[in-house]
Amino acid sequence: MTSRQFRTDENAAFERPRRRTRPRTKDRPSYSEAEVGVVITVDRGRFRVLLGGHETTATKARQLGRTGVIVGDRVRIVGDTSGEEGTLGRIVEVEERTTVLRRTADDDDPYERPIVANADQLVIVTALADPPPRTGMIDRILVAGFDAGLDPLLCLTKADLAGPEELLAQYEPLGVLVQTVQPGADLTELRAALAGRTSVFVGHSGVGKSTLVNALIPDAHRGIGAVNEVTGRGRHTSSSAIALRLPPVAGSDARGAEDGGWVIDTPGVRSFGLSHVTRESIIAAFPDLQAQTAGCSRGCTHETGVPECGLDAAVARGELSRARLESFRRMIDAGQ
Ligand SMILES: Nc1nc2c(ncn2[C@@H]2O[C@H](COP(=O)(O)OP(=O)(O)OP(=O)(O)O)[C@@H](O)[C@H]2O)c(=O)[nH]1
Ligand SMILES: [Zn+2]
Repeated sequence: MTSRQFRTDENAAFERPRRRTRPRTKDRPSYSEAEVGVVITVDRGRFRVLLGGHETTATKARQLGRTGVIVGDRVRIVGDTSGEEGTLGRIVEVEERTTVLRRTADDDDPYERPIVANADQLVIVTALADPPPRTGMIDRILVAGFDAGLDPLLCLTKADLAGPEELLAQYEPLGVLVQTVQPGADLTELRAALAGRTSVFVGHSGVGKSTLVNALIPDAHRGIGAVNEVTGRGRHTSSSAIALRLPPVAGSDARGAEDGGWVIDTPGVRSFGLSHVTRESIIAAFPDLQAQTAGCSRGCTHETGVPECGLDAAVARGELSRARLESFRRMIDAGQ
């Protein structure tokens, strides 16, 4: 571990025009030479990183300072990346994130916590009974997902205990894809919705999220308290998310198989704070509704009962469905 490996990007750029007299890897051990991996879990300052076909453990290099490294991050890693027991690589760079899902512990908490990077779909796991569905919580998670630019998918579990009709009526008008599962359910459709994507699974504890993840990924062993292979220190911390690869699904490519995608499982939550989300960012997630706000009075909050809201006018003209407006207003309320 020489300081050569800690050169800044500026140094690397400065050296770029130099004629190479030695093999590139020896000549420039800069970050662009470092291997790129994906952070699959975080445990007490140790990062488990998937590099090509193998996993390795790494710490954050000192020069990253307070830069956060979270599950889903694509990172450049130097040092011993063999993944062999007792080895430790160093994360020297975090690539720019395409998306960040954030959450605050509650609405008064000023500290927003980025929880997952680079996902493209948010799967809200909700039980139809036991525990009963809480639409307030679904709305809040939807708001966070729209704010982060993730496509929502509402996954209703325990369909053996209650029917999904009421929730379907509330969420389909928002354009939210809904999947229903129960023990022994055929997961083909859900697998197709997950294929080729990185999906964050979020839900209240007890909804059956671990059961679902285990059904999708038979070797995931979620909730069994697997011993951490790296530290040997007992079970994975339940405060961190973990990225798990889905098995390939039948597809139409030459090999007849398609990337099954990734599940990023997050610990069960009791609440979903939104202090970081503004009303504007909720509205921005619904371009068709936003277009109808042209006739609103200045500073209109679009809430139920406010005078001269263009959204009410759009419903009156038949240009917007009442169900969709009501669903949208619940989200606006949830975001406040
Ligand atoms: N009837 C019924 N029970 C289910 C179903 N899915 C899960 N359960 C049960 O619900 C309970 C909670 O399931 P888990 O998978 O541990 O729930 P979880 O969402 O992972 O909960 P946390 O670990 O607290 O986050 C268990 O007793 C499961 O057996 C289902 O589809 N139908
Ligand atoms: Zn309005």
